[in-house]
Amino acid sequence: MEAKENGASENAGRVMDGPTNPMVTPLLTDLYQFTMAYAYWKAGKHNERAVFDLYFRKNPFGGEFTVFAGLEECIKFIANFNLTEEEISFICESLPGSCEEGFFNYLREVDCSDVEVYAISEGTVVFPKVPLLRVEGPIAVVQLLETPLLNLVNFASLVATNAARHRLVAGKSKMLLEFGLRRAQGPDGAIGASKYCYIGGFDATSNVAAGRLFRIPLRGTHSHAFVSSFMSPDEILERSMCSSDGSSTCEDFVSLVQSWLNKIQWSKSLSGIFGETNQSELAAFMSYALAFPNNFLALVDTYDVMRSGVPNFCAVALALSDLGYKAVGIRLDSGDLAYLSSEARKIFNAVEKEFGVPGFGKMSITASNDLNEETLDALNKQGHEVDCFGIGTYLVTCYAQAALGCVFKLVEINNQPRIKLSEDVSKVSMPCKKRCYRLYGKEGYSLVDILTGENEPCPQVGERILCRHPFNESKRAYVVPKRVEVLLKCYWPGKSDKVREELPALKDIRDHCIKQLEQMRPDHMRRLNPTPYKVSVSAKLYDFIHFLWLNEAPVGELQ
Ligand SMILES: Nc1ncnc2c1ncn2[C@@H]1O[C@H](COP(=O)(O)OP(=O)(O)OP(=O)(O)O)[C@@H](O)[C@H]1O
Ligand SMILES: O=P(O)(O)OC[C@H]1O[C@H](OP(=O)(O)OP(=O)(O)O)[C@H](O)[C@@H]1O
Ligand SMILES: O=C(O)c1cccnc1
Ligand SMILES: [Mg+2]
Repeated sequence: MEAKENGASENAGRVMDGPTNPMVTPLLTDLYQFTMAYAYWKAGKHNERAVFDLYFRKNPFGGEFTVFAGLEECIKFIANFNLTEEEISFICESLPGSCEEGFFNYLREVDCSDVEVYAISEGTVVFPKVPLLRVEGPIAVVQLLETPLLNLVNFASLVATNAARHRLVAGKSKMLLEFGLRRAQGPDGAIGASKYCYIGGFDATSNVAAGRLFRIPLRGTHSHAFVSSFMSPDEILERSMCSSDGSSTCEDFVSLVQSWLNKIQWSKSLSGIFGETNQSELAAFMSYALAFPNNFLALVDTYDVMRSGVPNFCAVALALSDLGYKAVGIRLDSGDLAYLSSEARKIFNAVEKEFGVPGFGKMSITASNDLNEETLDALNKQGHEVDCFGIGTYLVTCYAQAALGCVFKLVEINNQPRIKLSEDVSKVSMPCKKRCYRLYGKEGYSLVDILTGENEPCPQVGERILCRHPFNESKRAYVVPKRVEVLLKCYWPGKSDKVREELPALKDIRDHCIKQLEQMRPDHMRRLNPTPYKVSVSAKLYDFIHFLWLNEAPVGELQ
């Protein structure tokens, strides 16, 4: 059944949902796309078949890899691309009065039924110059798609890469929570960040809307306001708590907690760590435990982590344990997170030993507070006992780099290759409709990406392939691949008879991304001076690029 649904004809009549954000419409583009569309139409060129590549030139965050994200939203946009009457009248108002009515009639008919989109799977690790999307179709239509496609890919890939980088530093075993909603660049920045941080390897988000939209797991603790809103345990009126198996009821949970606090205070192994703890904090913890006996997690840094927060937490957790519940743990949101997490762990271990509560030492410790790659790295170097990191501002705003800088360049029109020259060699575009492959070596790692002309044969396993640096004549290498992966797949077949790739579920994109990151050679992924990954062209494409370059570049005259 599923295989059948992959067929292009079966897909043809099916309606695909639109993009997540209803603001993503054909008008979410730059004015010049419409003025160019008009000029193409006026010149009778609008239906000429054009091929554009969407790619970036440099990996972000000083790294040597990028996670490609945003494809699902691009395809949903393309699938639903057409202009409403109201949108057409707005374009009419916005273009010069001299524009002919025929153009607006043309816009009424415009959709993406004759557009083909080839793309790398979402969540794949990608590199500069390799087309992430290749969009083919009538030039006027594809031109209108440029800005929205760039908009949908740029931030998505940037923030997914940022998340992946945080995951790499934190390590596989840590829980990573995205807490950025309040600090993100507006609602779309926040929703996008939640979606793409999940793809990049975060485990959950605090963003409830993203949880509903994408089924991302939701997690959360409580804030300082909750702790400081309580004045004293006397405020707690409803004090009874049923045991976890329902067999008995503790009529006064508050007294039970107080008695545990006394025991901790006078225990030999913990003696002297604290005197009087803050009673309003204790009241807050008890209230939270009464509300969520199975999910008790306390923010312990409102007053004093070691003299108040941690002992108060232990007293409540021990009382819960008496009733058969297992507390979750603590959150630290200020101070030296390496030191405080290690000290808290010592107390948990001491409590486990002293009171014979199995598992108490393994209580979860969450840390938050302006965390980023650097602070995670510093914590690792110092040694810490944090199990879970809650990360907001630096993650979702991509504080370390504001944009990825993807571009959309014309590479062919009417089967004629086009090139964009630049003084800066890294900005010269790669002409032609291309095919892209990833070649894997005997160790299982990917060695190189190679771009070939559309009509060249696919590289074969075991074949010796010359891979050339696109612009540096002396840089080349032979590769005998153990595995060859086709990178560009058909995600929107247009009028071709190609089979359309299904859009995978978000969880599958995330799994794909995590697997990709694990399979990369470690020296490409390290934080300090990572090795650049090689992106090459075939010998034929190399010769053709350089022929075209010489052909298009005027020869200077020296006076
Ligand atoms: N052991 C550590 N090594 C390196 N950086 C750390 C460590 N512990 C915490 N940090 C980081 O140091 C910064 C401390 O922030 P800041 O100076 O604002 O103090 P604070 O702990 O928030 O204090 P307060 O809440 O009392 O203002 C945060 O960015 C935090 O992530
Ligand atoms: O630090 P971030 O990585 O951005 O993560 C989110 C922050 O949001 C919350 O703080 P809140 O807004 O309550 O204010 P605060 O900065 O005073 O803790 C939380 O306690 C984190 O500190
Ligand atoms: O649940 C939390 O602890 C949380 C959520 C958002 C921001 N800061 C903390
Ligand atoms: Mg903070």
